[in-house]
Amino acid sequence: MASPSSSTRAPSAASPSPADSGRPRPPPPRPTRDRDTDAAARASLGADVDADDYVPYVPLRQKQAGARRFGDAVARPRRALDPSVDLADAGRRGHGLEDAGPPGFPDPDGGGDGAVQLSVGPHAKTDLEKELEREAAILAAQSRQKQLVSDRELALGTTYTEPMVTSWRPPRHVRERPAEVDAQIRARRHILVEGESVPPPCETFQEMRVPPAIIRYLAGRGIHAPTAIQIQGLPAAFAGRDVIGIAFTGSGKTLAFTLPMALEAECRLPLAPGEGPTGLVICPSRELARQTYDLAVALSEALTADGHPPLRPLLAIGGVSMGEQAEVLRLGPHMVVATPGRLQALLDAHKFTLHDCTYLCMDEADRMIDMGFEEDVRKIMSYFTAQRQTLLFSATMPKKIQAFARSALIQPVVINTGRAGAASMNIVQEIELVPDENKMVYLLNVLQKTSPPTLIFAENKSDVDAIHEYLLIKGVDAVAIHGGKDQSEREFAINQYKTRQADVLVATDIAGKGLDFKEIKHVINYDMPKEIEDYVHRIGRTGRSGKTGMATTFINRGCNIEILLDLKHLLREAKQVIPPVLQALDDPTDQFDAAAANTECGFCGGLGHRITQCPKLLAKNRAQMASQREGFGGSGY
Ligand SMILES: Nc1ncnc2c1ncn2[C@@H]1O[C@H](COP(=O)(O)OP(=O)(O)OP(=O)(O)O)[C@@H](O)[C@H]1O
Repeated sequence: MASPSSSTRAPSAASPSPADSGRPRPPPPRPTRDRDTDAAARASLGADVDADDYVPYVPLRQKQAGARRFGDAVARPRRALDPSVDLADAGRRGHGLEDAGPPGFPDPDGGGDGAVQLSVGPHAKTDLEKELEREAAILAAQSRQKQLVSDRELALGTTYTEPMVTSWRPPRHVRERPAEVDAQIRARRHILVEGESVPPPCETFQEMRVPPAIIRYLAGRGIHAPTAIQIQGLPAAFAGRDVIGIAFTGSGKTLAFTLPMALEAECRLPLAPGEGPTGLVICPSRELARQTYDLAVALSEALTADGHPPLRPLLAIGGVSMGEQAEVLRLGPHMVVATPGRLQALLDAHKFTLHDCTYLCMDEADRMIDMGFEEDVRKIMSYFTAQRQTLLFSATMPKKIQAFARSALIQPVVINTGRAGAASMNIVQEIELVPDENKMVYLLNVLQKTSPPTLIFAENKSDVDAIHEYLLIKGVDAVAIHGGKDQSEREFAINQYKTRQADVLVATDIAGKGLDFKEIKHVINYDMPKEIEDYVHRIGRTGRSGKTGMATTFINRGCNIEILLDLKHLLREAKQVIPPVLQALDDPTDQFDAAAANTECGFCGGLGHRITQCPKLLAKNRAQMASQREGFGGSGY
């Protein structure tokens, strides 16, 4: 959630003239194709292929090793789309994967040569049940590998069987109403729940017994009624239940996990020096942590203004001197909001302990695991010495992550208020086929689609810098953030953008993840991210809190085919126009019935491929095999 930010100002690196400020200048004449030509090109995939119809020979071994690219896919015959092809025959032969070569996966039964071949027999791939069974086995094998339990608890054999107990109860009229009424509320608000004895949904903050000071603070921010994830997530959290919360970007998840932490801390006042925190939120990026911290501070201040003793939140992120928060550390923080690396460093240095911590939330838990923080998180778990309530929130939550996390959860309530992995329906998503060399200039055109603020994402820091520089030259008020900039530069840029002194923010994924900027009208993906979850999180910066937004994404022949298939399925699910260039893609899931084809990949959550074609799983297995080989080599045998 956004909150008042600091008023730090610094001179702009390259200030355009005041007359220019605010809006992009009219673009120069488009150097490439006009819109009609573009549309025609997109409509005719062949045209794109004809432009470069030399298809180099790729040995099968190499095909197996490499992820498929968009260019490869369109160059391959599309049997499933070709009416002249006998589909039954195509089905008997498999679903077209022979061309790309079967990816190898570890044999879930542990037998064979360590690889499952997709082309295993004349009937194997036309049998959906067998396919699903095999997928389940692969998923189970992956989920078994490591779990989210601390080594300490594993060593001691500590297991918890009952959820935490709290004194929170909903009002009598909510407690005593028939279960069908709860079911009706959930159905009306599109809330899906799984779990035992799920606490009832509460449609008002009053029903949740939120203190009046907080209700007044929220009203002052235009928040009068809870969103769907809050309707079910807050009662579950107040009741002490472990939660997996999956909800669209911009749907109010931050409040759903920060408010229970603040109220828990408020209940457990006062702390003696050396005690605390009672609550901990771990976030995958500094910016996300700062936003959650800002909300924790605001909620604490709202309580203090109403006569409650002050709460002490602590922000533990890299790039911020802990000296500033020495007083909070000395007195003992009630709540800590942290990124994994800094948190572990502080715990290792005994700056505080987690002995009193009974509330743990991981924001964007799946992304955190994906970004390689898995080991950090596991180590952090070992600092807990007693049972805690664990909550995992994200807009995307692949089943593999859920399986990994469930070991740390006790009778969790799974709340899903929007299909996992799907993008917000409030965003108009447009896909543009733009060759790399034209992207920069075309960007100026696309900027005109909406009024600012606009957010541009690029995968690489160097692209972020190049786009930033180009926009400044063209007179656009732009700022940029990426991991290579120091903390004060990042904070300055964000502040300029938040206070509308800059119209455009250019960012890499990590820097831009989870940012809650009010009123972003347009997100432009200068490149298609490597993972569909990143696409969901990126475009989710717009269309927030019920507002509508626009997202434009540049794709071209360099894109990975699986990500484009995921994108196609995601667009279909969000009821968006699917451009011809994506329509024409050869889709291995076409052979399954629609319901099965829409099942997300159990490993990564992608919607356009199944686990047997998952590029991430393939890459992971490849890396594992490589490290095993290295291990053999290193041992001297
Ligand atoms: N009940 C509510 N009613 C109206 N606005 C709300 C409500 N709860 C939160 N908001 C506002 O909605 C915006 C988005 O909230 P938030 O950042 O928590 O979303 P999110 O689900 O965490 O998104 P992301 O997945 O992108 O991190 C914030 O500006 C917040 O103030």
